Amino acid sequence: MIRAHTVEQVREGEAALMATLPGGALMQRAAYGLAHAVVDYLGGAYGRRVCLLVGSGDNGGDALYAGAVLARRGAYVEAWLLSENAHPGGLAALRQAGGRTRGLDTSSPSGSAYSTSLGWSSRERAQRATVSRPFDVVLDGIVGIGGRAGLKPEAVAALDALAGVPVVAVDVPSGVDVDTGELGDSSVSADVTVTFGTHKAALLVDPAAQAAGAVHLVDIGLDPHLPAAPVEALQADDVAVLLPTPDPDAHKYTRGVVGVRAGSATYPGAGLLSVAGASCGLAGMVRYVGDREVLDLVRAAHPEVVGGGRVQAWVVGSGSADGARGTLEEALADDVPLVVDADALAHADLARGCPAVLTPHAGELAAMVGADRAEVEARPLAHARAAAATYDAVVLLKGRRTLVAAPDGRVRVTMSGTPWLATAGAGDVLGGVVGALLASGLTPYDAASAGSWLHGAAATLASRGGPVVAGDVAHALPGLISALLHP
Ligand SMILES: NC(=O)C1=CN([C@@H]2O[C@H](COP(=O)(O)OP(=O)(O)OC[C@H]3O[C@@H](n4cnc5c(N)ncnc54)[C@H](O)[C@@H]3O)[C@@H](O)[C@H]2O)[C@@H](O)CC1
Ligand SMILES: Nc1ncnc2c1ncn2[C@@H]1O[C@H](COP(=O)(O)OP(=O)(O)O)[C@@H](O)[C@H]1O
Ligand SMILES: [K+]
Repeated sequence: MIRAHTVEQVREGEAALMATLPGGALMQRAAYGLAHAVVDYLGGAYGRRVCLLVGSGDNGGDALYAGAVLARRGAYVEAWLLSENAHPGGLAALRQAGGRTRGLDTSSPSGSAYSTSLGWSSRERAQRATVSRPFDVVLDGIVGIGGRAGLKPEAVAALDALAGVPVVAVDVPSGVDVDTGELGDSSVSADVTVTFGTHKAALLVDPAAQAAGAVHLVDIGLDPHLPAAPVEALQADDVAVLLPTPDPDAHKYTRGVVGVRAGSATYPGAGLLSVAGASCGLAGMVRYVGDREVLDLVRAAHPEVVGGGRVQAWVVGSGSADGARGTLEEALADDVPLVVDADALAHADLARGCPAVLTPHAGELAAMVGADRAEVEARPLAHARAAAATYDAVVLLKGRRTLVAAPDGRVRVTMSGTPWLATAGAGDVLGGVVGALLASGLTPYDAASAGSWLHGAAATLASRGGPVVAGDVAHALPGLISALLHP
């Protein structure tokens, strides 16, 4: 499991840990971990050119101490000080190791200091212009968990001057909102983020997660001092533990029956693909209830599927068109857990408080809560949590990093998947998989998060780096599931 703690939780954990250690020990652990990650990234230290962007806090301190380690190993290290209050110990360590520092030109009027090229003095600008080789990497030590969203103009100017140089962010990419994963007006876009002690929401949740690049966690001994994490991401071994497997004396009804009420004469494919997802093999039987012409197609494609009867979970709404409300009402009458998707989401208030998983994409969630799609995409974590509380149901907000939010505020992020999964009908398959897991007895929160992980991993398996259609994703599920059960 990957766990993401809040800034407040990290601060409390760090305070408890620091009380057991000599002063500065934690920053040294962070800095050595950072330096090693940078050496790994560059394939060595000797002869490499490293630029440190250093803000006023401990995040800049980490960058400076790591810079000292790199300088001792033969790198050319230059620190650009974005504040007059850079970490004194870190500055001394860097200078002692032979690193260089450059600061803001404090003699210039404040306006011009913010305007271009960091407000360097003309001598410094001339020196910089004569730098024959660009840097191999920039370490973003502008702000860490103490930062507000957005960057100050001098940081923006520094990043502009370094455009094209790979960026390793220290702890978090500066400029993002650490606990919400939202972006400020400007923020760092990193190739790698080296984070300390635990993940933070911004490293898992979009849009900030996209700005973090590949995330590398450095163990600084924080784990025993951290409480339960409000945001987490299932990994393959967590999903394997959640997977329902048949008892030796199982029969199809003990494994659970999933029913699909999806598709219509207008959209028969949605019914077929929902059934394909539900037919992943995790439930004992699949029933289909819907228009005659869709039923005929379903039976032709999936001869094992039967008609109406008792089910342990319903999947409702994909391609249901005008019939969505009636279909949802019929499913609700059975008083079993259900997946509410697509056209049925417009009537999701009928399912309030039921054991349900609502599966909107950003556009559908926007319509449900009366917001713009762009607003949902800019603040997906806040919107998923708010909708889960409003509907008193699990909300699975689909996207690159799908979020599964529970009414109590817990969130799981799906880190499996591929952009090739952004293909028509993929959501119908997902609804079917989640329905099968609900029917097998998983809670809505586990069914939604495990189902979403399986869906993404099946897409990656089917894609092998190339295009997929929704049916390919469904077909990859049984093979994926057996690989998970027999690693
Ligand atoms: N607390 C600890 O024990 C440890 C902290 N570590 C590092 O310390 C960092 C946190 O350090 P701090 O608490 O000093 O905070 P930061 O270094 O994140 O930044 C705080 C400073 O930045 C200023 N600031 C806030 N938002 C800004 C913005 N948008 N633009 C420019 N300046 C801004 C604040 O006024 C404050 O002076 C962590 O992210 C991590 O890198 C690590 O060394 C591990 C140990
Ligand atoms: N950029 C992306 N990267 C990875 N997965 C994505 C991306 N965009 C969308 N997805 C996934 O693709 C699926 C699309 O589902 P959905 O939007 O419901 O499409 P449809 O309605 O056509 O079935 C979802 O599971 C979503 O999480
Ligand atoms: K940073």
